[in-house]
Amino acid sequence: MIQDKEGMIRIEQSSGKTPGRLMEIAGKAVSEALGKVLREGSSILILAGNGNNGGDGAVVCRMLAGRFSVQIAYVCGEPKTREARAAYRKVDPACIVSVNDLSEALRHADAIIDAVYGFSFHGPLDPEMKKLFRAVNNSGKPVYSIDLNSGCEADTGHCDSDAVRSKITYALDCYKPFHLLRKDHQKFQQCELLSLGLPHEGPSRYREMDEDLFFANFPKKSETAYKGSLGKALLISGCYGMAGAAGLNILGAETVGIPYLHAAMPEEIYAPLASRFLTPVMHPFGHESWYEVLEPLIHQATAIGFGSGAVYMDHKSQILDLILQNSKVPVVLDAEALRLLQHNTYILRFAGAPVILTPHIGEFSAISNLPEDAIRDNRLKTALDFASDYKVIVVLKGPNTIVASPSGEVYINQTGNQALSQAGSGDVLTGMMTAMLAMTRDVFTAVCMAVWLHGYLAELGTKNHSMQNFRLETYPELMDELFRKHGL
Ligand SMILES: NC(=O)C1=CN([C@@H]2O[C@H](COP(=O)(O)OP(=O)(O)OC[C@H]3O[C@@H](n4cnc5c(N)ncnc54)[C@H](O)[C@@H]3O)[C@@H](O)[C@H]2O)[C@@H](O)CC1
Repeated sequence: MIQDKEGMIRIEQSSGKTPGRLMEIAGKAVSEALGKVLREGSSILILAGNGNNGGDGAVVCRMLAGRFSVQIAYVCGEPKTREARAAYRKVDPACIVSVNDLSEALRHADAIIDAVYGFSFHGPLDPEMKKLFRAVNNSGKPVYSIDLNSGCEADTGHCDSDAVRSKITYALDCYKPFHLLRKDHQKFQQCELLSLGLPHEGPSRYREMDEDLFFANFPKKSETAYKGSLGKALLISGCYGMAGAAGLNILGAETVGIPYLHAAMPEEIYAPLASRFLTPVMHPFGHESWYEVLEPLIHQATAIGFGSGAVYMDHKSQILDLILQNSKVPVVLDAEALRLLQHNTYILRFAGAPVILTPHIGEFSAISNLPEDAIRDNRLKTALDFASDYKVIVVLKGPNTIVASPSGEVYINQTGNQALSQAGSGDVLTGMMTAMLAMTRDVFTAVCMAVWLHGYLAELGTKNHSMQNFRLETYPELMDELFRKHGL
């Protein structure tokens, strides 16, 4: 389960266990995990803060003493919470090292345990702490962080530039958003979830997706199925010079096995697409005919994707208006459609159907009017704010793609690799997403499924193909293997 600070406090309160008891459970779980990775008899320095994360550190100190040579330094002064004070009182005074002797202790230690800040940390680090964490990061010693790397925020994933870097971070009971944004901040090499055995019945606004969940939600064809029974996806994309984008849209939709696909494109790229793809119904449109061709299609589709490779598409602005003002079904806006939204985001307010935007960070900067650095520092919050302001689903693409809904639901994707950082990979995603939306009732679920699958197939593909030269054209055959594995 994924929870933020508020959710963790709710779980803690409904567990029926006192905070002191929970601290004992957490300290024991961390001690057992550390016992498996630390060399017997080695020197360990625990850096403890003045909150409950420091309290966990004190419990670990007590439990590891005897097997290891353990020292603990209270780097933020006396413990402040009742439980942390109680844990402190049980520490052998001989283990406590004064902050004046910290440099020496750091030099002498074989390993460092980071228990300075946990999920309550927010905002910037003060200069003293920055200096200490820089020394820790430059020490070359293995660092093990309890719950979170100190200097990083649990809920936003924002990390101070000097936040502690660890070899292993032990997430307590639940992953926090910070742990899932690992590719963004790269603060830990490895993250291990330690169960504290707490009840997880309550709600979480953080969605999860894996192979089992994907197939549990994937719509199956019944014996009485006909071509339109799983919906009808409509892709409007491409232009002269960018026929490939429309082709990759189609490839993405075909990957998930959409039984009824309609593809509309400028007539000058119709011939190459029609000779490459046999199953979609093609709707070429020209300078004069665009409205007559597209208007009825928009009313017949169960999901629409627009914008991939549409740079030189005639009437692209009018087409965007036509879709937003007429569609009653989910609309995915990609690439050129996002560019059309620059300084024009108000048109999103006219949409009468769910709208999904799929920007990468540059596109998101352009439509949100925020500098790229500000977005990079706080991807989760900026995506959520935009989603809530404009009542759209934001798919902020990146190493850990974020899906944010207007009501505050979040999915942080874990699949994918650098094989996907190539032109055309977003076009495939748009095709997949439009098809998933056409076939699946729940809009947010369909979007998360497409994002997950897009990355997962790249992971499967790069087991047998190179990372450098991974071909998007292999997607349908990779998916075919997955379908067969799940009996579809
Ligand atoms: N709720 C739970 O389920 C459990 C929580 N436990 C531990 O408790 C931790 C949370 O403890 P706390 O809420 O006491 O707080 P923390 O230990 O996360 O933080 C310590 C103190 O630092 C302060 N602080 C925040 N930002 C700061 C900044 N920029 N500069 C300086 N100080 C700052 C906080 O206000 C807090 O008083 C968890 O991460 C976990 O390690 C465990 O003991 C047991 C189970």
